[in-house]
Amino acid sequence: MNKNIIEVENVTKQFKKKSVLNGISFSVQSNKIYGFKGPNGSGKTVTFKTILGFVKPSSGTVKVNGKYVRKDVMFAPNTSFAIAEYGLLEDKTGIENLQLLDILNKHHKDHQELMSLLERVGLDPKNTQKLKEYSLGMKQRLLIASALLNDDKIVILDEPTNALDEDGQIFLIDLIQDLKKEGKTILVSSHDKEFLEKVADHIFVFSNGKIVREEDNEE
Ligand SMILES: Nc1ncnc2c1ncn2[C@@H]1O[C@H](COP(=O)(O)OP(=O)(O)OP(=O)(O)O)[C@@H](O)[C@H]1O
Repeated sequence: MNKNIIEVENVTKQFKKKSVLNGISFSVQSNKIYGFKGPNGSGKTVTFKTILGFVKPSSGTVKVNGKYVRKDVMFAPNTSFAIAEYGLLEDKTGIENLQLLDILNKHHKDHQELMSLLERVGLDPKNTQKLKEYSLGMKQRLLIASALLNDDKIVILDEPTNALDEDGQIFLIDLIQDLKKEGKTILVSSHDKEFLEKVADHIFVFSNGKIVREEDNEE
């Protein structure tokens, strides 16, 4: 039986006097893929940051894995994310970035596990290039790898299709579907309607800080 792993109720957010979330409510069942669609500035990223606990809602509540974020816990438990602005270190290689994150997360994975993670996202684990020499698509893949480091139950991917070519998109669809098979719950935003329709079980459509429509995509 699926149960709600995330519950967002009546969330609003104002930055200074500007309203960016205008009463967002939705729930997420475990082990499904949720797409977040909508134009630039419609509130998808702020919604993700609110779920994670990085942004405090002006009103409303967010519950993740049974805990109220910003009340019971500061940050969403058992939840990983790839959001470009919480980026990686430009003057380190791919493997060095993962090693650093692993140390910060106190997991201390062995070298082989980190190398396998790079392979999983289609990067050469032996590449000695620093991030500043990476293409945007390579950076995107590394960012996605960073979200898989902790093996958390919930994975939030903000615009992961950005900078990915066609092969990259196919890889991403396969990867997200594999994550679902591993029992994870995935929240993914994209401008790319076709991509979301291919990958998501359920789509939330954002406009002006509101969810204006939901699309059920399950067969
Ligand atoms: N820290 C902040 N301070 C002020 N305004 C902000 C802040 N963060 C986001 N906003 C504003 O909130 C609105 C929603 O932004 P958000 O990043 O959630 O959009 P989005 O739907 O993810 O769009 P995009 O596809 O461009 O990423 C925008 O108008 C943005 O300028």
